[in-house]
Amino acid sequence: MKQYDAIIIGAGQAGTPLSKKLAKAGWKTALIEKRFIGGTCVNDGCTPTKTLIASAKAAYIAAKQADELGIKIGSFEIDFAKIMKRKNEIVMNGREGSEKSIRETENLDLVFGEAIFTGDKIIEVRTTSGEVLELSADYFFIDTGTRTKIPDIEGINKVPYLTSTSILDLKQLPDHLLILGGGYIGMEFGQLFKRLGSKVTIIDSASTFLPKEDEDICEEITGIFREDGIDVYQKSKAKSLEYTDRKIKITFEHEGKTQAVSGDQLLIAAGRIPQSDLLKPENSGIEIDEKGFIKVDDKLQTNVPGIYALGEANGGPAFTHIAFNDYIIVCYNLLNKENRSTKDRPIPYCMFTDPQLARVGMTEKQAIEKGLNIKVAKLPMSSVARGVETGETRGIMKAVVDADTHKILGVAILAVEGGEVMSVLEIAMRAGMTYDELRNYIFAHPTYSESINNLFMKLDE
Ligand SMILES: Cc1cc2nc3c(=O)[nH]c(=O)nc-3n(C[C@H](O)[C@H](O)[C@H](O)COP(=O)(O)OP(=O)(O)OC[C@H]3O[C@@H](n4cnc5c(N)ncnc54)[C@H](O)[C@@H]3O)c2cc1C
Ligand SMILES: NC(=O)c1ccc[n+]([C@@H]2O[C@H](COP(=O)([O-])OP(=O)(O)OC[C@H]3O[C@@H](n4cnc5c(N)ncnc54)[C@H](O)[C@@H]3O)[C@@H](O)[C@H]2O)c1
Repeated sequence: MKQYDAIIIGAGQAGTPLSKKLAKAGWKTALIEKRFIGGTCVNDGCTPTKTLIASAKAAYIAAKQADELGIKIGSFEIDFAKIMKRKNEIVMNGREGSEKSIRETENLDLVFGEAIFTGDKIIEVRTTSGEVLELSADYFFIDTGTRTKIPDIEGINKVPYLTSTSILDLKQLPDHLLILGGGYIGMEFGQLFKRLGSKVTIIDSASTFLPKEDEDICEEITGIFREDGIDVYQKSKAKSLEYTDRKIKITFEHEGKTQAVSGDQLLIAAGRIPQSDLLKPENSGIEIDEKGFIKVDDKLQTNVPGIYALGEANGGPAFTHIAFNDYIIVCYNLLNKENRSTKDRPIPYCMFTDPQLARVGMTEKQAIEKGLNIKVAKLPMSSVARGVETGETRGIMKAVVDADTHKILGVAILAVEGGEVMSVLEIAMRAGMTYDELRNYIFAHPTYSESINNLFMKLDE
């Protein structure tokens, strides 16, 4: 059995930087990865989807926006093979660059294979070259992420469905893409395939898209999807799936009636589940919760001293920047003896539809549930100078403020560069700025961020 100071399982957004930092600090470290360096974000998540979304935006400009701006584009073609090739090259650059820097790090062994806990702080790794290794370490860091949840629907095993991973390998555009699940994955893929020319139908069991968000924001974004010609069925429970003549038929209950819709491709986007069933952490005494996520404290340590779980494996918010922040917490606590924790950290996020939906802090409904004395500012994008000038008038900016302290409690920015505006407000919130200060703050004109002035002026009306 080979002994290490630290073993990291999963080369995702937390595991990769942590492995390099520990090794550089002199720890004898092993990084175990069963698939690709970079994990979901680089290979099957953020990088490929945001790359495809950029191509879809170019198609949207050619089909619609250019004309509105007085530019006639007679006809244009979607070169799907070229779009996918560009995406593949960007993914490969990210993956290979990361792998190169791991291989160049002293004290760091990279092992490609699947790790399974077999005893107390012991793993077995079945390597991709067919070896079986037994490894042990004083410290373990689990960064094994999640995979697509396949819902239990009659007939699901008889239809050739796609996941957010396999859809990235399509060779041709679907004629009609059915999407089961209208969360982040369903909405981002739905809009991008619609813009590239597919007919798109999204079926979701919840009463609205993104039910955790405020109702006005959900209504606004549902309206934008419908305006773009995407068929949206909410409150729709899928009952069965069938596959005949290369068509997938999904039968569902909608408003008390049984309905059916058929398409040539089906994307399952109904959430993600942890991988602990494969990792078997219980063999090392590590506790998991009822959904299979690894239980951790606010320093990300499991019930077993010296074993930590980072990123999506611990059931925290499923975002790359959170996995990366998990790495920062663990790394700085272990190497610099700091006292960082997950308590009170901001959880910003941005869904990359067009317009983007960017959020940080409390929603209006959360603030009301907490019994806070609040004021709400709303500014439609049609009143934002930059939006009007660029033709990007869809969406709304919204802020929830404390009526007593005037501090900002949360924001929802549904706007073309919503993520950037939200990040400005996130820093202002962290700095404890009041809305009065932001209403009168000097921003360059005419930027989207400048409209933060106008957003908070709404509270004076
Ligand atoms: C389609 C899609 C789009 C997304 N877009 C965004 C976005 O725009 N912004 C954002 O913030 N987030 C986005 N996310 C979420 C983001 O990708 C994840 O939150 C992030 O990658 C989680 O990182 P992680 O380190 O927890 O796990 P991962 O990145 O999933 O890494 C886990 C790694 O562990 C490996 N592994 C698992 N089990 C074992 C084992 N037993 N042995 C060895 N290796 C193992 C896996 O192969 C994988 O490489 C998206 C996700 C998807 C699916
Ligand atoms: N831009 C981003 O940051 C980004 C992008 C993509 C994914 N992600 C991350 O990945 C995670 C997973 O995304 P996701 O979209 O798979 O999950 P999700 O949990 O966000 O959405 C799943 C959706 O599927 C619906 N659903 C569940 N079961 C269903 C069923 N049987 N029939 C019909 N609808 C059903 C739910 O009501 C929900 O709306 C997200 O939580 C997010 O954190 C982030």
